[in-house]
Amino acid sequence: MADVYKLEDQNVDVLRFLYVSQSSAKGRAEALENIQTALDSWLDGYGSPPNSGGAGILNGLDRRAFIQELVPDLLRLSLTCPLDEVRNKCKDILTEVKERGPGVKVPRALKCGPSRFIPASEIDPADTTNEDKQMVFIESFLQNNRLENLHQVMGYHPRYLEAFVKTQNYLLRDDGPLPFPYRHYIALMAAARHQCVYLVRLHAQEFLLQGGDAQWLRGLEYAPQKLRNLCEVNNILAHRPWLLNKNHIEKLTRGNDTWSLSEMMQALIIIAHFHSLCSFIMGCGLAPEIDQGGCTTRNASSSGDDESEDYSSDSSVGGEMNANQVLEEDSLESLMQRMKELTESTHEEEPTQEELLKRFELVENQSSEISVPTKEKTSKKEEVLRFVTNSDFTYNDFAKRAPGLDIPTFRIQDYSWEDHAFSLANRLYSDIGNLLDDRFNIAFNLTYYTMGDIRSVDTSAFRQAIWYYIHCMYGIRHDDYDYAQVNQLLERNLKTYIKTVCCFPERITKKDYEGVMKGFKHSEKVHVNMMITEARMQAELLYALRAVNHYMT
Ligand SMILES: CC(C)C[C@H](N)C(=O)O
Repeated sequence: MADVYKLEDQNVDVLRFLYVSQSSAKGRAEALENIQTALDSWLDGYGSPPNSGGAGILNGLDRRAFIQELVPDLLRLSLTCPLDEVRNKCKDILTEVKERGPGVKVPRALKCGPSRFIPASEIDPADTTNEDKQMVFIESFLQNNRLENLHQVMGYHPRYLEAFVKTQNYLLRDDGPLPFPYRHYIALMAAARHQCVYLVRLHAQEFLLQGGDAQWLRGLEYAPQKLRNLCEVNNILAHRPWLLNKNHIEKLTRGNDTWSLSEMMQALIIIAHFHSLCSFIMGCGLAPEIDQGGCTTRNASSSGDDESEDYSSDSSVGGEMNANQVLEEDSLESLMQRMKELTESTHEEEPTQEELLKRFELVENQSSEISVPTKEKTSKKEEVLRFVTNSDFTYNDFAKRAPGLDIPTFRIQDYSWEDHAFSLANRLYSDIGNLLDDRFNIAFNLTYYTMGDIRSVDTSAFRQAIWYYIHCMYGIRHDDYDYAQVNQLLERNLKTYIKTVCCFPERITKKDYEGVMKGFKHSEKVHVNMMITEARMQAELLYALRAVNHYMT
């Protein structure tokens, strides 16, 4: 199996890219002809691959057939021929394309690697020697015919990656109430809320592969009313989930173009999944996939500096720290010290319920005073805006919600994931509750007992503080938690970072990523981003499912 995996060689990606993305019809036809000739003569040497229908395996310009049949065929073939041979063949094909198709530009991958924030050398490659990771990578590759940058970076935490991939496959590819193109369209509507070009492009592509109507990709007004009806819920959940109530749910399930309860449940979960995934993607500075902006047709020699390539879309290259941010970043040692003090002070008298409430409110109010970087680093793109309604609607601090609306704090003892939301989700869309439960548990509990270079540390207080702080920003209170810990463990700069990744991921810059959590390893920063992603997802789902529950009872 290990060898199969190495097919994630950039040459194979480039071939796929050539196949799917030659924009001019002529260039595309020429590229295809060349790839076909080269591939055919190559395959001749090995006999016809299974299920390929004979020699002309690239007959027909069906890209889906290419991705779904050819690439697995290549995978299968690679079992029987040595890796180097496969690589060389790929290179030959590219050279041949270059030589025989004058005017056809042959793209190559940019060298920056899967993330713009993390040096490629710090990220495990596709053919990692870590066995657990390797298994999940293979799984992901077989599902997607590529190892997405997203999965490669998540690979820092293989257990989490595994749970994540399972849920995402279930949501998008398994049996379920929603038609497949719908699922991807909803995914891109959700991702567009944060201008996440990475996801919008990925799911626009998937949407077409699933037989979706290309017209819909021109913008929301070309999509069916039923999908457009989701906009309001999508907007609210993305930015101010506390505003969601049973009337919104009722609107979706009554009248024309209605959603069945189970369809709606799948839609709501896809929405929350993709909102929060934007946080991960932008928080980790993921680079676009090779066929979606992550390549160049310039000569390697002429530029010399791949990294500076214009990513054309994603936000967040460069950018200044916000003036209100507290600049001094505290050290790992002082964080360790504060964690220690916390454990030592447990013999203090138990604070009263009133005192606990006060502490929660203090954190909530302080959070609303934290200003995040104020504007996006690039202007919003038409490519994304066409899937957005009401683009000025963004996160607004819970503490500053309109008093007239009378929205109380969400008390977790009244409605929690474990006791309430979990079973409702399972009931309306079987198994999803279990899958999400796994994800939340891993995200909440995962630890390696390390902090930077320090070993054997109990990091639970720090990790809890992150999780509960995020819920606090969404007005969710865990009444048995002492929010004083949030202030003891999360210094202001880190709070700003968390708030930005969580609520305004489109504004995160490389500088922000580098300027925070000094002394932490990249895997730990990714760990924090992963917790932000999951805590946010849970917060959204709590509001969504509570509203569904109110509607049903
Ligand atoms: C987020 C990190 C500080 C987590 C830490 N490395 C742990 O293993 O728990």
